Amino acid sequence: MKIADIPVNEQARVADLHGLQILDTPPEERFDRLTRLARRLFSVPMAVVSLVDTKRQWFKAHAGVDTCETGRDVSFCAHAILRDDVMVVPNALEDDRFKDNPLVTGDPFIRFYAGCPIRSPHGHKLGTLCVLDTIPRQFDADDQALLSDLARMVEQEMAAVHLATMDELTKLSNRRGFESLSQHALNMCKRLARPASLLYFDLDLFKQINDRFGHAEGDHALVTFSTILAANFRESDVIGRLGGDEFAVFLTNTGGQETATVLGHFEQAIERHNQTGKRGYDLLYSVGAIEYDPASHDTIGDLMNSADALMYQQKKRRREAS
Ligand SMILES: Nc1nc2c(ncn2[C@@H]2O[C@H](COP(=O)(O)OP(=O)(O)OP(=O)(O)O)[C@@H](O)[C@H]2O)c(=O)[nH]1
Repeated sequence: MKIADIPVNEQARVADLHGLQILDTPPEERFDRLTRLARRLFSVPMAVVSLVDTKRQWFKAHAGVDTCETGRDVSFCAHAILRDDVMVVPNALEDDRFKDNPLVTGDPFIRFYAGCPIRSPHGHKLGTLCVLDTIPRQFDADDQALLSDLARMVEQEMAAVHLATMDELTKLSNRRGFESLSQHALNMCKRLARPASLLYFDLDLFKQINDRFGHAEGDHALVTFSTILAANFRESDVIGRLGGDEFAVFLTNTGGQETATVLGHFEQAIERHNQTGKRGYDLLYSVGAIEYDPASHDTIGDLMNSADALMYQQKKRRREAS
């Protein structure tokens, strides 16, 4: 058996896949429909929308296949994502890469495989739409074109998932995306008994930027703030625009002391921007920082409420002081 090579852009590819927040989500009719359609069109017993994760392939939709994931080492799709066109294996028993693969020698006894790469909106190959059979088959150019068309439909559905969780202006997660991603991250910290913290930001006097310089300049300020956030927190932190001029960051494996340090660096970065930006106004914000406490925070919503309340206290103090 040959284990597939790792794509050259693996890190960016996996980051993109994780950013979609589609892994381990419940089955959805719009994807199931496409695997059912593929199965019927090609008269095969199995069709799968498979996403190739770091160490596993996870099935967003699987018709005729019981399991919803396998190891990446045995994955046919891990090979298919290395190419741009459809990968066809007419008979796995005659293919050195697969003849002793446990999915060939054992359940589900794959003989035939055809998989078309599925690309993210950013162009990374996330996985495939593939059809499988327990008997050898041929798959001609027309079949391959048809499978590619179906794969494009899967990509369209993926793009819809992406849009539903992403803020169009800043390209950060929107509230929905942030809540779902950071809830996953919080569960992980709970399980591993690691600290976590949440920061809740709200820009101060943002309305004035819109009023004095126009809405486009307001948009520019929001994008600049997002960029400075993204540059100053770790790639593993979850950053979101909750709406309007509100942002949040969920820091995994980070306690109160470390959060204060990171926040200090962020403050300096904003100050540097204000000194050099020369746009006629300063970016100002209030922030509430809260450390995860298992005794008082059950969900990410609890943490957000606590941090929001702290943010508001700071905003009030600033208003009163000015
Ligand atoms: N340019 C722009 N403005 C937005 C966007 N979304 C919301 N806003 C505006 O952001 C403003 C947010 O209101 P507030 O939070 O009350 O404004 P603020 O001046 O920061 O008030 P304080 O937080 O009390 O300092 C409103 O005027 C919204 O119209 C956007 O995507 N782009």
